[in-house]
Amino acid sequence: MTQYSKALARVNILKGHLRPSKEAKEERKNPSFSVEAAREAFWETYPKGYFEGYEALSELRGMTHRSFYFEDRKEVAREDTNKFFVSYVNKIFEKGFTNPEKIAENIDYFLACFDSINSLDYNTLTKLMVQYGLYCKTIKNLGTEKHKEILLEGTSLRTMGCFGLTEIGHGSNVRGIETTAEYDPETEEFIINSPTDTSAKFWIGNLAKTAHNAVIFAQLITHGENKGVHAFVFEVRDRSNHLPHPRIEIGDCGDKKGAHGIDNGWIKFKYYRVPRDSLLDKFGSVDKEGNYHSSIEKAGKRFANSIASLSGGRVLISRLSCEAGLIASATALRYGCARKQFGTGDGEEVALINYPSYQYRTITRFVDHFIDVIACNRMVDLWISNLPNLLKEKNRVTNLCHGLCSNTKAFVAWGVHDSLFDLRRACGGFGYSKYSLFDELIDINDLNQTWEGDNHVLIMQTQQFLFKCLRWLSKEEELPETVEFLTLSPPEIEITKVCIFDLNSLIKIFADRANHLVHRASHVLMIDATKIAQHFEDSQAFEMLEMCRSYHDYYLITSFKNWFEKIKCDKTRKMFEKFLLLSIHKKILGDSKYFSQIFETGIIDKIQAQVVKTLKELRKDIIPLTDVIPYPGIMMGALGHEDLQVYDRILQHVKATDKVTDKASWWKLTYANSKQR
Ligand SMILES: Cc1cc2nc3c(=O)[nH]c(=O)nc-3n(C[C@H](O)[C@H](O)[C@H](O)COP(=O)(O)OP(=O)(O)OC[C@H]3O[C@@H](n4cnc5c(N)ncnc54)[C@H](O)[C@@H]3O)c2cc1C
Repeated sequence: MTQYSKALARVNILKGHLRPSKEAKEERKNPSFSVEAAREAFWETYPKGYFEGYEALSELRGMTHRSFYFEDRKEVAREDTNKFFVSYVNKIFEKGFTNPEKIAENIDYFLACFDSINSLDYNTLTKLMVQYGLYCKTIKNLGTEKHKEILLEGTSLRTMGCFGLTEIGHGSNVRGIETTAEYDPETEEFIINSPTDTSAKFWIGNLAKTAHNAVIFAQLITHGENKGVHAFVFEVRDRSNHLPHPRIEIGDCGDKKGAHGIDNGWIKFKYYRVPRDSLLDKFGSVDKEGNYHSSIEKAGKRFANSIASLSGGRVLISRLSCEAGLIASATALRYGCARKQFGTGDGEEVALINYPSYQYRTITRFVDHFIDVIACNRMVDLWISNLPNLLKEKNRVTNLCHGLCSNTKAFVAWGVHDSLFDLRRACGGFGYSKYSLFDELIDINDLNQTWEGDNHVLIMQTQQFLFKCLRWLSKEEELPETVEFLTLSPPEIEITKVCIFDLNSLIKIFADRANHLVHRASHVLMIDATKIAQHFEDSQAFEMLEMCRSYHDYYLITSFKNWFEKIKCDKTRKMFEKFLLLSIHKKILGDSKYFSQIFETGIIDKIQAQVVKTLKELRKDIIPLTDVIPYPGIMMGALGHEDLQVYDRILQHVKATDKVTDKASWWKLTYANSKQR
């Protein structure tokens, strides 16, 4: 049996519907809101063409190969894991689940397709992300007419590519990379060279075993002058034997914590010559004689344009993180309704979800991740609508997208990271079982902290954006959306009267907080003009983090309010109003250092008591609320299926594992000591 047919056989087990448990039926009786209306409103936050793609790929979503993990992941060699995922990528296209050109051309379809592939597995998704989101996207954004053919080869998957920016010695500081591309007018070639060990490209996804071609970033040198970092595209392996070309060394990055299906590799060049046309020359070109031309004068600006297209990766990662948070929290809620511990003395044990501490750990996280998804989808809309103008001069929406998606990626990935560990624990020992899927969610979200930009480094971009907004404001220029709070007069910290149920006044308080913290952080920089650089760095230990978090909180809250206010069904709208109040109350409790300065005595205690009350109310609707999210049971692992048949599903998985009841081949070892005695 091949891995693939094994996987399909397993799917049938996973898909086999158990009847809903008694608890599942009971929990779904008489919800106080309309699941249908909520679902519809949820879907409306997705891009227009998304639903079509999602539907078209429904078969793919039902075909999880996660069984591959369940049975074999620990046992297979990394080489075989890589092989499996390459063949999996091929199968998706061979079987016509999707078509490469459509993925490349239609962004809504691209998102739907990638979400569906992610529901299969994130290794497969990452392989395709590298191909389309990094390799092809860079050629498309930075290349010109002469690169059309090589782009088409990539989008049709005839050529597998990779994206080489990071080096052993340089990750976050991408402008500091050492690889050089020196132009030789004699032969009209660039000579790509790795002058030091630290200049070897490292971590490059799809490179170690798969890629034929690479986009390589290097310092462009012509007539002895360094023109800054530029991107080049060329073949790195000989297609006749799949060996690296002479003067190129390629290797594997070695064992990793996870993500074994992605063949991360390193590459080193020894004066490797590529044609002049390898330069992706939209923003800077070199003529035959070696003269450099660019319409953008400043090297910094040129570079910013070159990597502007990378913000798409942050948008996608933010979405993947929120989705992981929502799946994990819904799983813990469903598990909490099925799992009973202790009792009230009458012989009946109590479902975990009825304990207030369990409610706080799980319901508040579900609410937060639900809000994350809605806010992320707003960001996706902004990003998509700005794509045609991405590189236009003085386009402030590009600045906004860059600042916003850097911030969102960082805070969502951090928040989900904390959530996943606690939600795993909320499912006790079963949360530790592979079949709960927590392991997989934790693994990918761990990577989300680092790739496409380390979170701490990303929020420095947001800091720059917010300060830029202050400069625009000081010149009385228009600000882009989401930072309107900066136009409020900067408030001094003073006692503020607040009704803890009044959404509008609570939102005003969050706007004031963001405004105050941005001004405070910028003020730190103004203390002494001669020490600006040092102040800038000093502010990053505390002020930056607090300021960026307050912007993120404000963005989440206002995005969610704008969303639910449009829901026509009263009961459903009220339900989501409750979500927002709970989330705001939790945020206040989480930053009591700031809020206790502005609230009258007793307010924080009042909020705490109200949170317990709101949780009790939401508890009544909790299973219908998990039904709003559009992920099929199959994506939710053994603990999160909608039928709440947790024990049966766990046992099904365990029993379906190969050799589960076989006697161990090494059983005699267990008797070694008994013989000696
Ligand atoms: C699995 C995987 C796949 C990857 N795939 C690719 C790929 O396909 N192509 C590619 O080009 N790259 C890839 N990368 C590289 C990835 O983009 C980098 O790891 C990432 O940008 C961070 O760089 P770094 O690892 O060098 O960390 P560093 O930049 O060394 O950062 C280390 C720590 O220092 C902190 N730090 C850095 N600068 C500052 C500062 N100024 N102030 C305060 N703190 C700071 C960071 O916050 C971080 O916590 C991949 C990485 C991984 C792990």
